[in-house]
Amino acid sequence: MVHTEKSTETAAVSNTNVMSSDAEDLKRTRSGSFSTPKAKVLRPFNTSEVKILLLENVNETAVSAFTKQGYQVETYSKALVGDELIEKIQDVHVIGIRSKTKLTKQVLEHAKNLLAIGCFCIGTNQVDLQAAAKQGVAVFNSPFSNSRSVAELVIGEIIMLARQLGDRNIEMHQGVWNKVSKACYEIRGKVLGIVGYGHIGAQLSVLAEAMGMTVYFYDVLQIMPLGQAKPLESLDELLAISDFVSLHVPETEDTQNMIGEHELRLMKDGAYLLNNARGTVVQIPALTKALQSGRLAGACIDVFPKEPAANGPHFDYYPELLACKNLVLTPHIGGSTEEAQRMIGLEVSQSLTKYINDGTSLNAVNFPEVDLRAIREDDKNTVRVLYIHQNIPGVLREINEIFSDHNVEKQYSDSKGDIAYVMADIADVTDVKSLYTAIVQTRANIQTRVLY
Ligand SMILES: O=C(O)C(=O)COP(=O)(O)O
Repeated sequence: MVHTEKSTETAAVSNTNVMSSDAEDLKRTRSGSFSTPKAKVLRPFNTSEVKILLLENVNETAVSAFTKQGYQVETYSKALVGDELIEKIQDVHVIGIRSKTKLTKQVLEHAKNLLAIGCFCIGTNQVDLQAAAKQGVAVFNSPFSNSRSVAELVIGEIIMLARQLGDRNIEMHQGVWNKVSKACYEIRGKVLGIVGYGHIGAQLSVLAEAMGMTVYFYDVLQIMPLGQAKPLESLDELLAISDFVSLHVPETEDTQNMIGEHELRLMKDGAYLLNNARGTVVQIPALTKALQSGRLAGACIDVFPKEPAANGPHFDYYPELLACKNLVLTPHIGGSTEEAQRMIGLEVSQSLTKYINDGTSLNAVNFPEVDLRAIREDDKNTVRVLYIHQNIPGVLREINEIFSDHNVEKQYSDSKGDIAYVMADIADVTDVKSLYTAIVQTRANIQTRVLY
């Protein structure tokens, strides 16, 4: 995608001067000028040509950030699947999703114009990250903006389980007064075992200690414990000593089916399990059995191996589980707060905008990470080449041969697996089209953009 006509847009980045007037005077006297050069706003295309498709109720903050850029934005409140998804993804430049929409290799093959994917959540398991990278599509997410919301929910759930609040609530709604204290406990002094000590696990650890719980955790990485939390060497050890086990791991090959019959048997009699991570981590039939037999005293489950794509009265996948006692079920709402969604909307829309407008891929999860300082507005004929290519020997020689008639102002190259990315600011380019054509003809080219 490249347009040869020059953009007539003026700089949107204002020359904000934060100096005090004394400092300004000083600078004026010394240099005879007090204006710093503006950053040039790069446009490979009319911004109104950029099509953004946002699914699953992505927050309004993202919609308005994109609209402010002048992009076309289309929104859906549900996840799209099958032919509908394929039809919609065909001509968009960016797709924004949350945890439900599955962007498989097959779906991505239809996305001929796609530059980037925004996961407006933490998890990126719903996207075939490698297939996206191979197509030159960068994937961004929000690594921690909803972690506090999830951690708070877990604290609430621990108390719900300890006091059987789910059951009492159902009974009251049915008109049943059932005042009992048997097998209802305080959480003070109880052991919380956290599986996965990332952003969420670590937040939870701090909150749980403030409630008087003793915290242990298990993680495959060596992570510094917060507060008094203690790391354990193995999952088995953690399961054996915890009154509450809370899962906070991503979905990977290693975590799929991680909690099954064997693991549940290792848990203490009367312990509780909480899963606010990914549905595939817990084997539902094994959990159902453990609850039915009374081995576990209760569970909170927010995520399921199979979840509906849209809201509505159709959650009927696990009838046996639904009949269990002291089982609190929620529809994947761990990160669903106004605060988290607002923050995620801002964060991911900003990453995507920087990638579209400047080529910056910092914090992409599947992609080489590159960035360069802005081109100055007065560097009139300087263009920015964004060259996503196969990571094979000899490519940099080839590309620099193409650049050799010009001055390369600055250049940054990075690779990740099979994919590499060159960002180069090239001076004195009067024929953008020829430069672009020469680059896309290189044998390693995956996707090239020239911004000017
Ligand atoms: O952040 C995540 O990965 C979550 O699981 C939250 O997903 P959601 O944005 O609510 O679909």
